[in-house]
Amino acid sequence: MDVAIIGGTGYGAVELLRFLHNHPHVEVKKVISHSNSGTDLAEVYPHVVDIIDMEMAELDVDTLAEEVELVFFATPSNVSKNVIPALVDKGVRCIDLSGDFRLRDGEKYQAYYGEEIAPREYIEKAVYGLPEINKQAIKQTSILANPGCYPTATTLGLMPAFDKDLVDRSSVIIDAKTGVSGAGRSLSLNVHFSEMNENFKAYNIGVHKHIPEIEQILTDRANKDIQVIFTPHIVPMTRGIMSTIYVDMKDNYSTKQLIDTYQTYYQDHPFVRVRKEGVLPSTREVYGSNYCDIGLYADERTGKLIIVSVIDNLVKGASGQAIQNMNIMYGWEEKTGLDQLPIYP
Ligand SMILES: NC(=O)C1=CN([C@@H]2O[C@H](COP(=O)(O)OP(=O)(O)OC[C@H]3O[C@@H](n4cnc5c(N)ncnc54)[C@H](OP(=O)(O)O)[C@@H]3O)[C@@H](O)[C@H]2O)C=CC1
Ligand SMILES: CC(=O)N[C@@H](CCC(=O)OP(=O)(O)O)C(=O)O
Repeated sequence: MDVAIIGGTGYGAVELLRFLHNHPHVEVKKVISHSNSGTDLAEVYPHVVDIIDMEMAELDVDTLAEEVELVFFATPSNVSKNVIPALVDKGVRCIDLSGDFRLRDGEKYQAYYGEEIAPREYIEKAVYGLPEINKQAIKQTSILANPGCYPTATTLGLMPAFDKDLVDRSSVIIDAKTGVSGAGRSLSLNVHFSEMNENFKAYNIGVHKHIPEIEQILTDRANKDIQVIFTPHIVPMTRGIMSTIYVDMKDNYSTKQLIDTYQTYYQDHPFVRVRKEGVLPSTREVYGSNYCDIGLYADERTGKLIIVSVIDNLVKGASGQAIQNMNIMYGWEEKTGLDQLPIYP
């Protein structure tokens, strides 16, 4: 199947290329770049030289619709909402790594993304692509809203406890940390080496755009309005997210009981690994892979469940999950092209 990637010089795009290179059913026919059309991909990314020989192109919706069946958007927010409707009308399926089609509430989109939401009929067509909870709907969709990185790590960590009614759903506190590649490739003072090296900072408390996304997923699952406290931090590493979640348990469960429940819940989901008692995951253990690893500790003293959930932000948090979703959309085995060990050390 022929596919295209838009946002060619960004990290999401180049990570898509890395995985799609080994995908048996897909050929990347076109890479679109608004800043570098006409430039060879290998000039921007020398690590692909003599492997991917491709000149990046300008976006032309009509040509694209004739050339490919599926388009990945690895663009900043407020870009895909202006292009996806035209592609979908021409019969092209789209997977959007940005947040444009994730929220259903137009007011919240305006508040957190600073612009009007995509047209309602396209928002209604879109499916939120977290395969571990939404596989059936993903199969059919023409607009796949790939989840944000923090919402992926966080909701996978919380879902079994929520669905099995083991916790007080109004008591969720999320303390999350990300590596700097989460901010993308464009330059900013915030992620400048000397600002970030040997530093660790909290940011966007109360205003991060993943707050409404996490709350939307949890509200859907709980069938009642859920609010969370979410504090993101940036740490001096390239890849990785760790979401540490604190929530009140409804009863005095043991760590072992909770681990058993989580392992059963995720037994048919190849990319979620629940650790055994006493073993907590680290970001290095999922580096470069599509795994989400979860560790649990039931603090019987305070009645809190502490969940540690890690992913690679560029893989399960973005491009890997996008390919997992594509595999489901086309009826291919979920792990196709993604079945590799994390890079260690
Ligand atoms: N990095 C991460 O860990 C994650 C990223 N995401 C989301 O995925 C998307 C891509 O992220 P990422 O690759 O990291 O970001 P980058 O900033 O690295 O890349 C985005 C690319 O989009 C293109 N672009 C920039 N501005 C515009 C514009 N106005 N119109 C069209 N294209 C534009 C540029 O490529 P070019 O000039 O070549 O077109 C740019 O390199 C974002 O929405 C991001 O929030 C989601 C989860 C995790
Ligand atoms: C370090 C850093 O800035 N990380 C980004 C990661 C979020 C991201 O990529 O968000 P979307 O997938 O929702 O677009 C942030 O906190 O905004």
